[in-house]
Amino acid sequence: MRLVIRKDFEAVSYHVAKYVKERIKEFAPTPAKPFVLGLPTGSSPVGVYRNLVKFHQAGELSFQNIITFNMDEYVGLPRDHPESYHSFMWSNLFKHVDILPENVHILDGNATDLDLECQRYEEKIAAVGGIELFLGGIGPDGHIAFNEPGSSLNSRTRVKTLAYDTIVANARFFDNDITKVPNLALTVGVATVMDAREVCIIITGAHKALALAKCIEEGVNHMWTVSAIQLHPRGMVVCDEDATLELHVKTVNYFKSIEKVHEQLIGSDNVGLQGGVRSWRGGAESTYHQ
Ligand SMILES: N[C@@H]1[C@@H](O)[C@H](O)[C@@H](COP(=O)(O)O)O[C@@H]1O
Repeated sequence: MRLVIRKDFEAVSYHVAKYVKERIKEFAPTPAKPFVLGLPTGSSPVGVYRNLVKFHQAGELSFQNIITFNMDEYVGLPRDHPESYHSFMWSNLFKHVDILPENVHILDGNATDLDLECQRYEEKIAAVGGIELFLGGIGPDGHIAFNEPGSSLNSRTRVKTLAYDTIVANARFFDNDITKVPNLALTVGVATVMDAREVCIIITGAHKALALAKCIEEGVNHMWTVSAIQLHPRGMVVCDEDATLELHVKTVNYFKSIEKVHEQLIGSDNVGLQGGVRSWRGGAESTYHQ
């Protein structure tokens, strides 16, 4: 697993967006060989999406041959509700880029048969050959997607009851009224995320510092579901300085030193991407601890 530390939210967002752009360019997607991208909602990816839109507007990135799968969706919230993840994705990313609507996949939290909807979602992911890169955020309790503490690390897409902490955390999007937050959601499972060929998790802010420490310094644990990334052959966490507050100094120094060696071997592009793509795909792979 790799830990990339950047100064703040802006720097993290730019780094991740640039990484996504480079991965897509390197993949060179075509209609016959589309790039399959897993996407999160929440405040963590907003800056990444803003940068991806800028890249698109500058003619540096096309979404024409990209297929997306979102992580989760509330149950029972109308699709056009401003806080549905459907609305979030269209207003923050999809409506600003050239993605084909039929290539966008978001779970339907209003499906008459929710279990069937989840099963079909897994089938759709499999039908396009799996997810190439899954981006994610985490909750302060270390949950990924809506895989709340205690979720099976082998879980697949399913209906999930939200933890009280998550309802409280998300109340900020619902007039700070917890009674307005849906208490059920559809979510990809931990295993659905970990099946992706690469996983990149955004963790920013001091309120996520404990989760980051649990995720990377302790064992794989279903109480901090994002810790499953430790078992992934191509897992990357991109965090800001604030999120490192609970890490051991030696952990921070270790990952920073790895990156420094890397820069010397490959060269820097001033955004910290410095061969991030090349390092995964070949070349100095051994300097990236997988
Ligand atoms: N289901 C979403 C998660 O996918 C997201 O990672 C988390 C953190 O949100 P934020 O990025 O706003 O902190 O919120 C929700 O629980």
